[in-house]
Amino acid sequence: MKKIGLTGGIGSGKSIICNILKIMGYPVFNSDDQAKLLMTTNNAVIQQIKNLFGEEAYIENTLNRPYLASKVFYDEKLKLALNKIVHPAVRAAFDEWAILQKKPLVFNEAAILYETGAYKTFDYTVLVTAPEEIRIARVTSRDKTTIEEVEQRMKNQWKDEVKIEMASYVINNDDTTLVTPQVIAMLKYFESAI
Ligand SMILES: CC(C)(COP(=O)(O)OP(=O)(O)OC[C@H]1O[C@@H](n2cnc3c(N)ncnc32)[C@H](O)[C@@H]1O)[C@@H](O)C(=O)NCCC(=O)NCCS
Ligand SMILES: Nc1ncnc2c1ncn2[C@@H]1O[C@H](COP(=O)(O)OP(=O)(O)OP(=O)(O)O)[C@@H](O)[C@H]1O
Repeated sequence: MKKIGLTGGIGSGKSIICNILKIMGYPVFNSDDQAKLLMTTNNAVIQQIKNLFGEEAYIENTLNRPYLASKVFYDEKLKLALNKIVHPAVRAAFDEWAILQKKPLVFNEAAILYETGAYKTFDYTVLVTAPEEIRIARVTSRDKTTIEEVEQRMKNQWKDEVKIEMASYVINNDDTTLVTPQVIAMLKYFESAI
């Protein structure tokens, strides 16, 4: 089995590509969803987050996401400390999940992969790209968020130019090229490499 990390900056279209993969029958693990789950269900993770951010990190057992966002995306040290709590637990969950999969290719969707060094633990990586102005427009129309908030998150992620050099395969989701044929070509590429 080959493990493929699928990443891309905020609003690049990772979820859309992963939905296509799922419809085609490929197993996809969503690291972001798993992080959200662990941050409200795993007692060791919850305690470490409270130690780092104080009791305000949770409101009635629900993660205080705006509070955490207002801290981690403006403070590199806090972001790294949060990543250090959450990412190993997410990775352990992925490894347990991957063991149960029967297909030769499995995907792990993650917003950050190169930035954390986690890309080294995958057989291949796929990068979804789109120009920053398109990504900002997508996210501000999808979420209740401001241009400044999206830009702040982008500052916490590497630029596409850097990540392209590190990717095994790049999918361009800039609204001018159809993505499904690119997904099919990507699968062919990896399947022929097995
Ligand atoms: C700080 C938190 C609570 C803010 O929650 P919020 O609901 O506002 O944002 P959400 O989780 O939906 O993330 C939106 C986007 O922000 C970006 N982002 C999230 N976490 C990170 C991070 N650690 N580093 C860089 N960018 C990030 C991604 O592009 C992501 O798609 C949340 O992002 C979080 O828990 N982050 C740490 C866990 C993590 O690293 N998740 C992403 C990959 S596993
Ligand atoms: N090619 C496209 N054409 C039009 N809309 C698109 C396209 N790709 C993505 N979108 C829209 O842009 C938004 C962002 O896409 P998506 O949620 O897949 O990105 P993501 O990389 O998973 O983002 P995030 O990191 O914020 O979770 C969504 O509302 C999606 O429907």
